[in-house]
Amino acid sequence: MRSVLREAVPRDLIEDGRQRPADAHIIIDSVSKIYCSDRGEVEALRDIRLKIRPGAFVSIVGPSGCGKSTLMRCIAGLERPSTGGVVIGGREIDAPPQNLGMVFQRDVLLEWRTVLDNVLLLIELRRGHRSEWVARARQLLDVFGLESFHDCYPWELSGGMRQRVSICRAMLSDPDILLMDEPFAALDAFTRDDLNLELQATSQRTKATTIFITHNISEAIFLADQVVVMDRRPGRVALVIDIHLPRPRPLAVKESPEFAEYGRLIRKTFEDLGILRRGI
Ligand SMILES: Nc1ncnc2c1ncn2[C@@H]1O[C@H](COP(=O)(O)OP(=O)(O)OP(=O)(O)O)[C@@H](O)[C@H]1O
Repeated sequence: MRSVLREAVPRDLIEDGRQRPADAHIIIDSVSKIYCSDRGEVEALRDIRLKIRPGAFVSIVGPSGCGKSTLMRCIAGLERPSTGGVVIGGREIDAPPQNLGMVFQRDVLLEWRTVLDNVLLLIELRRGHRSEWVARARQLLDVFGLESFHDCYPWELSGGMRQRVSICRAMLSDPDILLMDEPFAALDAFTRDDLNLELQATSQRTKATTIFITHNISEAIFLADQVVVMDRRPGRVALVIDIHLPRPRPLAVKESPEFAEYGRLIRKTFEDLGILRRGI
């Protein structure tokens, strides 16, 4: 297995000089998770070890039920590992850290609040001063193409627009760490491509350390500095692969031989694990 720390600093960090603080450095230290329920024990994760450097964009791909969301919840401090631990910025996580934003597969917007008020929700929950955040919230919505929708309600938006609002909400306080659990799974291919481009651009600007879960191998490669391939339950890391495609990446990069080679390697790993059927 190759280390996710192999490259010292990604290219784009060098170029514009901005770097996330060591607070965004994530160590997943031998994390295992066993759920106990009335129906018995479920071993969801076994001995996961990963080191994710500040500013990295890491995609996690794996079959349904291999523990991706469980791992995400452990990193977010929403779930305690059965053994091992998650260390962020040198501190073991036992509750959600302040400097973290999350985006889920379902957008969890509040239907009775406007788009702008949804983006400002967490600031209000943290008893921050709303007025200090309104300008930034509006600016973020504009960046994500929602300039005409600040005062609309979620039910007036398409699925892609709703997910853009969720991303703006997670990014409002400029988190050091962004966790995204299959955020685009429910979207059509065109909207997904659009959001992949927007996410790439934003992530290059903010340099948040990002962990992105997806079932989609092509999306995983397109977005990531590293792709983590997981084996089925109990979830284990089967492969970590560094993606050396230059940024910014246009959608056409998916047609390049290098991109195809990364795809082949990941698919072969899944075939060797018996998760994907071998092509004929
Ligand atoms: N709270 C829970 N109690 C008991 N078992 C659970 C709980 N949460 C998850 N599991 C089990 O742990 C395993 C991993 O679930 P998890 O949701 O983390 O997988 P996943 O890879 O995210 O799946 P998917 O891709 O389908 O969303 C599954 O077998 C699931 O049934």
